[in-house]
Amino acid sequence: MKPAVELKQITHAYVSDREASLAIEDINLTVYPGEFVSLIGPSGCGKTTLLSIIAGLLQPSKGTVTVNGHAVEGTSPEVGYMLQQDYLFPWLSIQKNALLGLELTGGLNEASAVLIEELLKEMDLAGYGSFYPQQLSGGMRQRVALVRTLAADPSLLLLDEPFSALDYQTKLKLENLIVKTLKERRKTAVLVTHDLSEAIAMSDRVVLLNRNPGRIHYVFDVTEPVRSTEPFLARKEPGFNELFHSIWHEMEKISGKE
Ligand SMILES: Nc1ncnc2c1ncn2[C@@H]1O[C@H](COP(=O)(O)OP(=O)(O)OP(=O)(O)O)[C@@H](O)[C@H]1O
Repeated sequence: MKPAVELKQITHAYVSDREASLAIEDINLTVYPGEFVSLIGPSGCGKTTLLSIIAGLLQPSKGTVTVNGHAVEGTSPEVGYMLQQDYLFPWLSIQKNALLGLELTGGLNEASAVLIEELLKEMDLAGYGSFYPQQLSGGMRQRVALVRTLAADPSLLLLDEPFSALDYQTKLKLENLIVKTLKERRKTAVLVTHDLSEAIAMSDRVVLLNRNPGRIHYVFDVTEPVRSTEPFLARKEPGFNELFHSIWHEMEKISGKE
């Protein structure tokens, strides 16, 4: 199977006038089509740096990155990026905000309005197309951001802490909705999160990074039945707690080394 993402010996140093600081070093990771992989680790371990490299927003100092077998050379419509902030424009209606992704990737056509309507419905936002972002809650706005990302039909979604600005209940509901939607559409996803239970509940694999510089410490497989249970219910599985404690133990080791 052709990998959805392949990172080979990725090293990145941020260079300023005075110095170069090594953010990540020798990262090797393969993500397969349809997989959901989370990146976790202490602040500053390079999670966002890695995501920016996969997105083609940042060129690594060393190493190669491919998405669906093509070398990454800048941004591509194959890759969707969702962030903590929804970045909706307050002066545009929900429908126009949702169409923006298609407009920017040149995919706008006569079927686009219908597609947006369908996606809004799927995200429980039917009838909100003519509303404006300030009339919606944070969770609803984040769902609009997801509609905008999905409308361009990327095969890979990069999610950088997309739930961290939301209240706990909204976040749990959105986790379920995202996993269900991405599974149905057979999308591949890479999630950056600080929330270990979120990482386990949503993922097929959890990648723990250490820092100074960021390297892969360990890759944990999420085993059945946790893996195929919806995120909210997965937290009740005995295997969930076992994995939580194993990863927590490794996280303690990393912080003990600092
Ligand atoms: N534009 C930049 N210029 C210089 N250094 C940077 C830049 N962006 C990130 N860094 C440094 O690179 C390292 C990795 O940062 P990055 O933001 O990727 O980590 P992170 O794991 O996403 O952090 P957090 O969990 O706090 O969001 C950190 O030491 C950070 O200070």
